[in-house]
Amino acid sequence: MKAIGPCDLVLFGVKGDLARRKLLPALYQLDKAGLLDKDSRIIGVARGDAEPIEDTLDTFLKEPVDKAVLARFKARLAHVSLDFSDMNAYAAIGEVVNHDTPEVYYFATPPSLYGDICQGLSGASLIRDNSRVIMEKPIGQDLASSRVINDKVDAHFNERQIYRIDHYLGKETVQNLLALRFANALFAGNWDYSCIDHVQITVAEEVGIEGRWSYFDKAGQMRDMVQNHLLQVLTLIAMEPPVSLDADAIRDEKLKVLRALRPITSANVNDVTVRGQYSSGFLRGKAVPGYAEEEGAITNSHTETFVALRVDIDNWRWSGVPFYLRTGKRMPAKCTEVVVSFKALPHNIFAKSQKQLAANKLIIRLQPQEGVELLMLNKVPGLESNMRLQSTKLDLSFFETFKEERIADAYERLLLEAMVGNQALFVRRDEIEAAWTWVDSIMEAWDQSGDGPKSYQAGSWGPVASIALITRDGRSWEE
Ligand SMILES: NC(=O)C1=CN([C@@H]2O[C@H](COP(=O)(O)OP(=O)(O)OC[C@H]3O[C@@H](n4cnc5c(N)ncnc54)[C@H](OP(=O)(O)O)[C@@H]3O)[C@@H](O)[C@H]2O)C=CC1
Ligand SMILES: O=C1O[C@H](COP(=O)(O)O)[C@@H](O)[C@H](O)[C@H]1O
Repeated sequence: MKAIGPCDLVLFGVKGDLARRKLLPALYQLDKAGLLDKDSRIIGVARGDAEPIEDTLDTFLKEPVDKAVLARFKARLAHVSLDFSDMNAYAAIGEVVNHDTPEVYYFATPPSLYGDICQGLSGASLIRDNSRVIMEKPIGQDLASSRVINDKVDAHFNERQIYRIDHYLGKETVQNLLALRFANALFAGNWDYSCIDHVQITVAEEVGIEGRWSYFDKAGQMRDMVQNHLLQVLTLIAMEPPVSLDADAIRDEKLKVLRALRPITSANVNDVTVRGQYSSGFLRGKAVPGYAEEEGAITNSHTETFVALRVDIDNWRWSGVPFYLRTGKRMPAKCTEVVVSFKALPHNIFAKSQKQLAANKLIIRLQPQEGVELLMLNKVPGLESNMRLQSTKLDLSFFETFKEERIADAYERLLLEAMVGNQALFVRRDEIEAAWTWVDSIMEAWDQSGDGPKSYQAGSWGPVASIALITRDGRSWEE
């Protein structure tokens, strides 16, 4: 990683869940790695006084705090107490920032406040040509509301200054999808309808909604996970080779995939989508409540906590190759993976001993136990005249292979890239809008169908209907 020049990172919502759990620990790690300039500062903005950084790091850092790093880190911190809706109060930020260095504003707040914050900053003359803004997802509830929020931000910052976060793009293994596809000749010629039967993308979470009912019940798993993280992973798997690693070269190709997604409407929604909501159950032997019994819950919520989809991409490369997506909360295990299943060979010369040849599969484990596996058939050693074949695994564990390297958290990478000024790992406005256009159509079809989500027990792999969704096509989910 390259070092960066000095900047002021102004963190709106510094006392919130995301800032405490992810952003402050990530900034500490960047400082520890010597990647923050000695003059860079971190200015937290929130209502009321600052919280002691020691408490936050003790709670959320996944390793003991290093005293020397902590002392250096603390010296960078400043706090401004401010209500974001008070337009006259923003001058207080101007008194703290260093006017000789660029500012990176991080909006770790509900998106409904982004417009106010921009207006406040602008009113206090705190937006300059070299200022940048990082915005959290999900931006809006649908295409129309995302446009309203983006317009408000665009009124003060141009697209080159805007960094829309999708933290999946900062994960090492998600970035590795580019390396896997575009640095290895092995896959370059095989990556299309002629060799691939189908692709599965699973993002299973063990957690429930973690006290975030008021946010989650308005969002649901479709807006919280599919509209952003799953579609971003899908674009990286499906896109054409970009001409370079430049931000727009990559984003142009991702956009083409989003625009080629076959619309899901009332006509096909029941065939290609399943939504579910968890009821009480057991996870790792412990009883857990259902969605309707979570803290802050209202009864009769129709919000989905599970989604399974069959997605078709209407372009040359992926003609006839379905992508099966599923994501849910309170699944039996945390597991994010992509499975690429290759087609059967045209003729089986081993038919005497092996009626059917198991498909080759490329399994890309995004988290946890990050790595890549290739399932292929090999001969079982032995003197029998009929060869026995067995599906065997080439298993590359990142942990084992890159023992010396620490796997950085996604937010470390993304904060660094925003400070450096590289937008490649951030989402452009047209991508967000293409994703919303596709998702809106599904949500509308769900609303029109009058059905609610199907129930599934916490600790299971989702409603039975999600199994039917894929078995109808003669395939099954990877477990
Ligand atoms: N938490 C997570 O895991 C993830 C969050 N995100 C996104 O990150 C953003 C922040 O989420 P999260 O941290 O969970 O939310 P929180 O509600 O925990 O934090 C938001 C912070 O904003 C502050 N705030 C709200 N209104 C005002 C105001 N008028 N003036 C001053 N401060 C205000 C709140 O302060 P107060 O307590 O005083 O109200 C709170 O500290 C959201 O956009 C979310 O979608 C994205 C991915 C994951
Ligand atoms: O953005 C979000 O992501 C998390 C899952 O992230 P991961 O890095 O742990 O896979 C999800 O739990 C949360 O609801 C959502 O807002």
